[in-house]
Amino acid sequence: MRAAVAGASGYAGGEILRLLLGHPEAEIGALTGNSNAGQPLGALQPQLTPLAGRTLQPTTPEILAGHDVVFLALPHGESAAVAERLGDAALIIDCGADFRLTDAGAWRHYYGTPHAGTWPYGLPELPGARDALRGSRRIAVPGCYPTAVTLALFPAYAAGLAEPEAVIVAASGTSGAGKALKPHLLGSEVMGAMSPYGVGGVHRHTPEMIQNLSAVAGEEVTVSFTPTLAPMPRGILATCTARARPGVTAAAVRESYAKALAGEPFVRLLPEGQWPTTAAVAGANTALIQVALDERAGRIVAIGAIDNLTKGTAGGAVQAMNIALGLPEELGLPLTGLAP
Ligand SMILES: NC(=O)C1=CN([C@@H]2O[C@H](COP(=O)(O)OP(=O)(O)OC[C@H]3O[C@@H](n4cnc5c(N)ncnc54)[C@H](OP(=O)(O)O)[C@@H]3O)[C@@H](O)[C@H]2O)C=CC1
Ligand SMILES: CC(=O)N[C@@H](CCC(=O)OP(=O)(O)O)C(=O)O
Repeated sequence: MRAAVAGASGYAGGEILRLLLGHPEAEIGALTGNSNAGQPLGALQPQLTPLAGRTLQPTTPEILAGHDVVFLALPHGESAAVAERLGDAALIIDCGADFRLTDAGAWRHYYGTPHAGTWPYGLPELPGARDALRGSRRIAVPGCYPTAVTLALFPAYAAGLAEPEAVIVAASGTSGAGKALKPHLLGSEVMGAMSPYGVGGVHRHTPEMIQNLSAVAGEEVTVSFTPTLAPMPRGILATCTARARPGVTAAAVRESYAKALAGEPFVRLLPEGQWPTTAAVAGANTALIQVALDERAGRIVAIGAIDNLTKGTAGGAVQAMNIALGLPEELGLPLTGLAP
């Protein structure tokens, strides 16, 4: 399986390559970028030592042609134009947002451009998702926050335990914002500080969470989402709450989570009393989940931890690729985190 990676100089592209280097069926083909085209990969992604001698090429359909799989790890709005010119021969896996949303109006509202379309959604743990991914030639990889939030909350909605309103506060490491230089990501701004951003329902991952949770609930779920930036390079910790339906017990909550997540290779419901941490999932394609019922407040509290670059992007992409190609779903994907 020969794979090309567009956006190989970026954070998501680098993580895809780290995982492909450990994937027994993968051969790494073209590596492309934009402003860094012509540079040696060793200068841009020094952690990828086996690829240090490779040169980054420009992102053109000609250079990306002739591969079995093409990963697009490009800024929003760039992948649709590239995908259009690649034809149907390759499996195209888009790590950007272009093909995630089904609602064209929601896309226009949050992204401000015409909607490019909708591809099968690469979150295999969602009910029905594996069937849609099997044999597919196109995959839309979920956003990092929606991955953490959906995995933490969907069992409550699948079991009909929660009212259709969710309140989420999530912390992300800075690599979630990409590698391009931005003043608010300078070390002196980030170190020693936690900061909220995208407050008040304006973050573009809100409609994606609504789409996922509403599909599972069978009714429209409203989402109040507040992201925060944490002084760490990787990781997302999502704290999600939803009002419990009348009569819901702690035992029923626990039982429904255990049932929904049973047999999932990458999602683990922790034993009672143990809470997810970002360190435990760093570099792993895993999500750690814990849930509790706050009986006085009448709310289900679910917490999910993922590595935004692994399960939240590149690992999720490779997991979905494995399913699409008929390979074992777990092939080449790390289950162990890098802690401490
Ligand atoms: N970072 C994360 O945690 C997650 C990222 N994603 C998605 O993955 C995609 C990549 O994100 P990330 O790696 O963080 O971003 P980066 O900014 O780190 O990397 C962007 C990459 O795209 C290339 N690029 C920039 N502009 C263009 C262009 N006009 N045409 C072709 N290539 C271009 C850059 O090349 P060069 O450096 O040569 O200019 C670079 O390789 C985004 O869509 C993002 O939303 C999804 C989930 C999580
Ligand atoms: C910390 C940080 O800035 N995170 C990014 C997460 C976006 C991401 O990576 O997901 P997409 O694929 O949808 O872009 C943000 O909030 O915009």
